[in-house]
Amino acid sequence: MPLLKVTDLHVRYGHIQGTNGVSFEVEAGETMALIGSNGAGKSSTLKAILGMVPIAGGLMEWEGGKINDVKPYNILRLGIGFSPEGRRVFPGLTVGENLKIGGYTRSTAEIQARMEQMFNYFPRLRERHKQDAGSLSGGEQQMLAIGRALMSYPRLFLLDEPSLGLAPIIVERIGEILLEIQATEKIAVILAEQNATWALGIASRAVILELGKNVAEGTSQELIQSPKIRSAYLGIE
Ligand SMILES: Nc1ncnc2c1ncn2[C@@H]1O[C@H](COP(=O)(O)OP(=O)(O)OP(=O)(O)O)[C@@H](O)[C@H]1O
Repeated sequence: MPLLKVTDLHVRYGHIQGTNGVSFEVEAGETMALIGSNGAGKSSTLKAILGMVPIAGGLMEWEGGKINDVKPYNILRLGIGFSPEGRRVFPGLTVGENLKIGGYTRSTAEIQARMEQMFNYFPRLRERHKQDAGSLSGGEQQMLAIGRALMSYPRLFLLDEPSLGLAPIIVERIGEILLEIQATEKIAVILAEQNATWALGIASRAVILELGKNVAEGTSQELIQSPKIRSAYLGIE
């Protein structure tokens, strides 16, 4: 049984369609990329899973049980963590305080242990743990947003557009850290990204969305080798 199964998901904002039939499954421990350009429906899909937008149709299942109507705070308790597009760290709080907030469902000892793990993944955050999050660079804020989401020990991590607006060298570094996290922890990840080349280098499988629905899916290897995908998404002829 997959950890998460999404079937024919429809999200509507009044007359505007956020998604128009998205379907996929995520197995425990696997990283899946959700690839699409601006407005393809990536964020709407993640927000629907999190219970942050009402859904107009479709089915979402967590370990076989329907979660369509589960509220966001209970989604977190199921073991789903989220790092939103645009990072959204708490700018007036320190790095350490931001991380602590991410672990609020956990005991003090668990928070301490997890923070130490986050500092091992992100040594820059250790150096800056007393610094206001608002004074961090964009890349450091992205690292903090990832660390904050992982503080709750999620089994599934939803990561929305981590590469957005960051210099290529920082994006590369974040990719290395994601691969390290993947190798260390048994955590499933949905990586929503416009940067298809980068996302396919991290995820083992991907679903490509256009106008709110699936247009292609496969292993990253298959997608990288497909001439259609190469010219449309990877800019390779
Ligand atoms: N709160 C909202 N109110 C109205 N329309 C919305 C809202 N949020 C998203 N939309 C619309 O839903 C569609 C899908 O948007 P969504 O943000 O899910 O796409 P995306 O793939 O995440 O794109 P991006 O990378 O630009 O965030 C778009 O047409 C968008 O304008």
